[in-house]
Amino acid sequence: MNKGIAGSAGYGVGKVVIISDAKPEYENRTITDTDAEIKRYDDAVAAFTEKTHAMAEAMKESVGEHNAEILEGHILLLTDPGMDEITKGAIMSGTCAEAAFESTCDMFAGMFQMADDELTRQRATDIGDIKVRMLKILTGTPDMNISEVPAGTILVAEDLTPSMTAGIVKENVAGIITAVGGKTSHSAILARALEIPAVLSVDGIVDMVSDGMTAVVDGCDGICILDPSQEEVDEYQAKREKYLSDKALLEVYRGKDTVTADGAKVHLYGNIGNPEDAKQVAACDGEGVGLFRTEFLFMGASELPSEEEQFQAYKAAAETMEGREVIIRTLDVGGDKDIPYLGLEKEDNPFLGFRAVRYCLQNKDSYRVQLRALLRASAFGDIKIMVPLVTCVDEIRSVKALVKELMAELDAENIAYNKDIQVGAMIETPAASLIADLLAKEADFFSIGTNDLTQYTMAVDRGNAKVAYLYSSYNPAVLRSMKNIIEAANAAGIMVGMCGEAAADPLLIPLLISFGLGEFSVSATSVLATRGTIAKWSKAEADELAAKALSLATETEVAELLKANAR
Ligand SMILES: C=C(OP(=O)(O)O)C(=O)O
Repeated sequence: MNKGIAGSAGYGVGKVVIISDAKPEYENRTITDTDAEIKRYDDAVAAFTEKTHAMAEAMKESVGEHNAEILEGHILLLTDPGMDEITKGAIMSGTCAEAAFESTCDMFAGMFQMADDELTRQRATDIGDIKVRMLKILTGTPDMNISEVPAGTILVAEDLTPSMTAGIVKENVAGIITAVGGKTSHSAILARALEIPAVLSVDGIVDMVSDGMTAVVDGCDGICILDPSQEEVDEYQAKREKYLSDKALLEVYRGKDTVTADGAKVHLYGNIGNPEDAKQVAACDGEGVGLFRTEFLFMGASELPSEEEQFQAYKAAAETMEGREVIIRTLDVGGDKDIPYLGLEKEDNPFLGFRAVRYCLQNKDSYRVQLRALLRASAFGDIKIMVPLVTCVDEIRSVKALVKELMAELDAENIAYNKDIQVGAMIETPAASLIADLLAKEADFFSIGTNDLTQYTMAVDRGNAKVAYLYSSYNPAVLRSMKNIIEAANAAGIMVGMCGEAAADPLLIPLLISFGLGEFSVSATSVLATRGTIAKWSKAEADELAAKALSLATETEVAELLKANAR
C-alpha cells in the first residue's frame, strides 16, 4: 500500500498505463537567418494558440467552463510579453527557436518554483507543459494521444499536465496516480472535474509500476495498492459500487434549494482555505462560502501577504461565487495554527493564549492590511467579515470601529467597497455562548465554530488523543450551548450559521433544524449529502427528536438516540 494525497474522491480498480510525455529531442543549431527563425517561432505560437483554444473548447463539456480556463491560461502564459521578448532576444543572437524557448521556460519555471504559495508553484508545472507542447510543434513531433487507452485504465504519470488531461476519455479511466501534485494542483482540479479518483504525490510511483499491472486507487483516503490480492480487488470493487450508487442518489439534490421536508429554506454553504477551493464549492452546488479560513494564505507565505495579495485572493473567491455570500474569517492564528514569521512566543496554554482576534487587535498594522483588503474586495461580491474567537463585546466593537476607520480612509482615497458590509462573530467559546444575547446586539451575524466550541466547552484539547472520548458535540453541554446561541441570534433577528464539522453530521442535523439554524457550512464534498439529510426532516419531527435528546444526561445516550433515528 502506498500513501499519497487524496486528489479526487472515489475508488478505481484497473490496469496500469504509464504516461510519459517526454520532451522531444532537437539539435541545438546556430542561426544565421534570424528573421526566418523568428517567423518559425511566431508560427509555432500561432499553432499552439489555435490548438489550445480547440482543446479548451472540447474540454468545456467534460470539465466545465471554469476548469477549461486552465488551458486558456496557457495561451496567456506563452504570449506573455516577457516570455516573448526573452525568447526572441535569444533567437536574434543566433540561438535556434527550440533552445531559446526552452531556456526561457526553464528560467520562468525556476522562478515560479521558488514561490511560497502553491498556486504560483503550480505555474511551473504549466510552463513545463507549455514547453513540451511548443517543442513538439517546433520539431514536428506528433502529440501523445491518451484518448485511446482501453476501458479500466489506471493512468500513472510523473505529473498529469492540463494538456494530457484534455485528451482523457473519462469512461475509460478508472483512476489516476501521479508522483507529484497537491490538492490544488491543476491535475487534482481537473481529475475532480472529470470525477476520476486520483491519488497524487506518490513518491517514485512511475518506477514502481509496469504497464498492465493491476492497481487500486482510493481517492478518498489517498491510498493506492499495486498488485492487490483478489480480496483487496473485491473489497475495493464493492467500495466503488457503493460510492457510485450513493453519489448517484445524491444527484437528485443538485441545483435544488436546501429545504426541510416541510419546505423551510436554509442556506447551505462550503468551507474553503484558498480562492481555488471556492471553485470546488461552486462545482459541488454550494450556495455560498460560509467560512474562508484566511490563515492558509498567511501560512503558505514567508512574510505577511501584502494588501494587494490578500485583495486578489478575496476578490477571486468573491468573483467565483458570482454574487453569492462569501464569509471571510480574519486571521485565526495561534492555538494549533503557527505562522513562524509572526514570531509568536511559545505559550504553556496556546489555545487559551494570544491568538485570533486577540492577536489581531494588538497588531493593528497588519490587521488593518487584512481589513482593507477585505473592504476593497467587497466591491466585487457579497463579502462578509467574520471575527474569530470572540469572548466579549469589546472585541467585536473594536473590530467594527477599525472597519469604520478604514472605510473613511478608502472614501478619502476614492476606493470602492461595500458600505453595508456585515461584520459577524464566530461563536466558539463558552463566554460568547453565555453572552450570545449581548453579542447579537453588536454582531451582524453569528457562525458557530463547533470544533472549538466543543474543545472549550468540554475543556478538552481537540488534538489530544488521550481525552478524545470527551471531544464530542453530542455532549449535553455542547448541545445546550448550540441551542442557546441559535436562539439568541434568532431572537435578535440576525443570521446564525455553523461552520464547524458538526454542521455536516447527518445525526446532528435534525437537532440543528429544531434549534433554528439558518445556515450550514460544510466541506464542498458534503454539500449534496447535507442537503439530502436536511430534506428528510420536518421541523415537527426534528423538534420531537431534539426534545428527547435534550432530556438525556450523557453523550453516549445522545449518540445512541441519534443513531437509532438516523435517516
Ligand atoms: C470551523 C472552526 O474553526 P477551525 O478553523 O479552528 O476548525 C471551528 O472551530 O469550528
